[in-house]
Amino acid sequence: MSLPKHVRLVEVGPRDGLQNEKQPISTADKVRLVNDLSAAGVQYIEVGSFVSPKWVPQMAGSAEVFAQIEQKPGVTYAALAPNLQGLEAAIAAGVSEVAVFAAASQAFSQRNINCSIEQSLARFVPLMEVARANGVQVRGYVSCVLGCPYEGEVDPAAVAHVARELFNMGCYEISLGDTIGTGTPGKTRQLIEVVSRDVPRDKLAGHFHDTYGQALANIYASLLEGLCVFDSSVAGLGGCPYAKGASGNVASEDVLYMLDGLGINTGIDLTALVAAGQRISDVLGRPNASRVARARQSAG
Ligand SMILES: CC(C)(COP(=O)([O-])OP(=O)([O-])OC[C@H]1O[C@@H](n2cnc3c(N)ncnc32)[C@H](O)[C@@H]1OP(=O)([O-])[O-])[C@@H](O)C(=O)NCCC(=O)NCCSC(=O)C[C@@](C)(O)CC(=O)[O-]
Repeated sequence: MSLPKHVRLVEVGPRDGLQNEKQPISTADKVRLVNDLSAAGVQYIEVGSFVSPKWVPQMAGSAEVFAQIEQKPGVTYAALAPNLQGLEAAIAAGVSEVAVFAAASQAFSQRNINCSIEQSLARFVPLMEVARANGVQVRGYVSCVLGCPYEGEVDPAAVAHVARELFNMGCYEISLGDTIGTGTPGKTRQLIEVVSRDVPRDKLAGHFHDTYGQALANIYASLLEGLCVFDSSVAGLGGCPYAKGASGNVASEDVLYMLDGLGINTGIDLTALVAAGQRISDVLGRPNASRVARARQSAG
């Protein structure tokens, strides 16, 4: 299969990247990050989550962040919503796109959202109805598609089942999450081959964490399988609060560098993206996890 000419990058840094941070991050710093990303040309930004503040305290101020960001035309500003309560809070905050999240492993589903896979899918049905009635688009995530921190190997057929259910209930796109980053390119291709029997490839996105250093290779494998939407996190921020040891998402700068090198257009400016990632890394007081950002900085 030939490579696409255009790829859409879904920037999850402000949500997936920051949700696990123990230190308080000010609303002003979160807002600045989102505005820096849109200024760099990012067209889709996951800004926050309307989840229980007891479960993920760092996302508690998401409504304030939405109220203060500069919303540029043509940019999608999205949030996670695990249930109807979350969707209603998102709508009240003026959010026009949300993402629901399920898992391909029962143990992860219980730890992450306190219910079984089937209960989570049933929970999304009324959410989808209210979203539709309010003109809110819904994206769907499936976690643990290439391994679970509690159950180990995950059957691609189990991933396909959850992806199909989410797609059939109205999610316009299904993001396949390698939550703990254990996937390898061969397994990634096999997974896409199986899942695409139920959900068209142009409705699938790849969401890779870089725990085992496989994320870019997995993205390239996914490109070869016809995917053209990828989630990534500026400065490689992140890690899931319910997946011990999971490192950050693949760094947006590293994905962009690879795509630029392949002649694939994203509309994002690498220099501005590197600056956005460095600023939030400075706020957090930790080294930038993007290798491209580090290489560019050491090259002066
Ligand atoms: C799903 C629940 C809420 C169930 O949590 P629960 O405790 O079973 O919920 P409940 O319905 O029994 O309600 C208990 C309390 O939570 C409140 N509550 C209930 N819902 C909400 C809401 N939406 N917003 C705010 N508050 C809420 C509710 O009001 C009540 O408050 P109380 O009466 O005790 O004061 C909880 O487990 C939760 O919030 N989990 C979120 C976990 C999370 O955000 N994980 C990270 C995101 S997923 C991820 O990172 C993976 C991904 C997407 O990136 C892809 C990948 O890499 O795999």
